[in-house]
Formats: sequence, C-alpha cells, structure tokens
Amino acid sequence: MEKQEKNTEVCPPVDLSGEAGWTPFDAPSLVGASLRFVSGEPDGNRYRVRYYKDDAEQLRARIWFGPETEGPPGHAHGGAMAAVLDEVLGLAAWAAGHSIVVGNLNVSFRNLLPLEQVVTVESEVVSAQGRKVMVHGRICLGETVFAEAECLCITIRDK
Ligand SMILES: CCCCCCCCCCCC(=O)SCCNC(=O)CCNC(=O)[C@H](O)C(C)(C)COP(=O)(O)OP(=O)(O)OC[C@H]1O[C@@H](n2cnc3c(N)ncnc32)[C@H](O)[C@@H]1OP(=O)(O)O
Repeated sequence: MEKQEKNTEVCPPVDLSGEAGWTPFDAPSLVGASLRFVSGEPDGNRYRVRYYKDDAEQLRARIWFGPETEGPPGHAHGGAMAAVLDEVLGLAAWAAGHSIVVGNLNVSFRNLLPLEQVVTVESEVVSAQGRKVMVHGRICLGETVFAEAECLCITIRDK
C-alpha cells in the first residue's frame, strides 16, 4: 500500500483579534498552563485561540480550526468542536469564580465548519446552584451557528 505523505508545512498567521468592547483574558493566569489540547500550540496547525471577556463580562474566544482538526473533507471534526466547547465553557465557569470540572456536555452540530476560518465561541453562565454550574455556548460566525452546547459543570470537592 502507498504511504501517504504528511503535510508538515505550518499555516500562515491568522487574525484572532476581538470585537470592540472585548478585553483580552489571560486563561493561564487563572487555571495554569494545562489547557494544552486546544490552547497548547498557538502557532501550530491544530487550533489557534485567543480569549476575551465582552462588555457583559462573559467569556469569548476567537478560534481558528486548523487542518489537523479535519473530520469531513475540508471541515472540522465534531470531536474537535466538542473539545473546544469543553474547554471554553469550562473556562467560562472558572472565569465566573467556580472551581469546576465538566460533568456533562451536550453538543448539537448545526452546520459544517470550514477549516482555516476564524470563528467565535460565545459563552454564558446561566445558573449556579449548589455544586452545579450550567454554562451555555456556541461556535458561530455572524448569523451562522456551527455548534451549540449545554455544559453542566460540577465544582471540585474541597475547593
Ligand atoms: C483543577 C484545575 C483544573 C483547571 C482547568 C480549568 C479549565 C476547565 C476546562 C476543561 C474542562 C474539562 O475538560 S474537565 C475534564 C472532563 N471532565 C472530567 O474528566 C470529569 C470527570 N468526572 C468527575 O471527576 C466526577 O464525576 C465529578 C467531579 C464531575 C463529580 O463527581 P463527585 O465529586 O463525586 O460528585 P457527585 O456526587 O457524583 O455529583 C455531584 C452532583 O452533580 C451531579 N452530576 C455529576 N455528574 C453528572 C453528570 N455527568 N450529569 C448530570 N449530573 C451530574 C450528581 O448527580 C450530583 O447531584 P446531586 O445529587 O447533588 O443533585
């Protein structure tokens, strides 16, 4: 069988700047540098991400899905979108003051997401009761929603 050549070329820089009224958010200073799967290679070919808070203090992300996130030809893998929602919505709960892990993530895939396009992740902490923090969010560009999710976060014991 013919061996397929792996393309090792690094994609050119992308513009991850935010919208008017957004302020940069320093995720590692809040949760450490462990978020490597999504955020760990800021110049690589998997994901490139930059975090912000909007004027309502909700977490936002600008994210580029690189060629290494491919699922359907030319488009992002569903698991790649779920990983982003796991990180961003979990981080949104941390940014709102809750020390959590994600217990349940319910994702609906609404449209195929073309690779090498910068999109936005929106999040909203909708409730916090006892140890349960509910965060909603979506990956979108303008009016187009690629995926939306409900994320049940559970506060870590003894925190
Ligand atoms: C550290 C630096 C990090 C820094 C990192 C910060 C960045 C965050 C972003 C990354 C997010 C992730 O990927 S986190 C990685 C992915 N997630 C995980 O691996 C989590 C693995 N699961 C667990 O560790 C555990 O199951 C927990 C902590 C979620 C829950 O265990 P527990 O502490 O024993 O609590 P437990 O009694 O079972 O549940 C408490 C209450 O929550 C409910 N509950 C629990 N799980 C669920 C569930 N899946 N669906 C519905 N409800 C649930 C229970 O019914 C109960 O309700 P009631 O009876 O009280 O009503």
